[in-house]
Amino acid sequence: MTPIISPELDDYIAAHTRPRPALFDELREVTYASTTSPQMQVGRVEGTFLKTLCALVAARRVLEIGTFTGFSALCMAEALPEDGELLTLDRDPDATRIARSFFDRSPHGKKIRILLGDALETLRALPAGGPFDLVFIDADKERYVDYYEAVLPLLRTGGLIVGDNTLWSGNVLSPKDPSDHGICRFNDVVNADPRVENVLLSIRDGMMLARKL
Ligand SMILES: C[S@@+](CC[C@H](N)C(=O)[O-])C[C@H]1O[C@@H](n2cnc3c(N)ncnc32)[C@H](O)[C@@H]1O
Repeated sequence: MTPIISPELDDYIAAHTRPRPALFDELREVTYASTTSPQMQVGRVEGTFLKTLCALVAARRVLEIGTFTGFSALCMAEALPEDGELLTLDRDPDATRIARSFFDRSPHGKKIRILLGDALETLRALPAGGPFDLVFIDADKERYVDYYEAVLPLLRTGGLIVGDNTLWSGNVLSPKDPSDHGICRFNDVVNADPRVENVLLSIRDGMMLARKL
């Protein structure tokens, strides 16, 4: 991932963001030691921002598409009440095994349920429950619009959809491959959608926030 801002400013931002508990350093180390694309992990600044967003919308139910090794899920779970619930979807049994092992060591892990399988299929068969307060989309970029359309009806009014990697290392300016086009399509669809109010933020690799009206 090409940094959007200078490494020096990135360090400054990290130094002025509340540190994560030590368990997250370990999760980072394990992810870098045992997966082939560890940079997929959101990292501690974005993770802390996601936690803040969950707190701001007083989230009780959160849906995540793209668990990987669980960093973002565990950050968001911290903001949920004791009886809150976070459903997280992924098709990778190895990455989610790591995620589960860290959830089991956190006081917030019991709020998290991993649903293993193709995310669109899982979405179509989601167990009944109340509407979601926040949905974090962070899986295959080609299908962001499909995920968006599938989750918007499941979101409460005033709830947030957060799309990750929405600057896609700057590739949105000259899209070439299917992932580039998937992100561009997502940004265009959200930006033209009268059902939401949106803002595209240059945090890390870009975050699109869409609040349901
Ligand atoms: C960018 S990573 C998620 C990072 C995670 N949010 C974190 O902070 O650690 C994307 C994840 O989406 C999953 N994924 C990609 N396509 C998928 C699909 N069609 N169905 C389910 N999961 C998928 C991958 O297995 C991968 O673990």
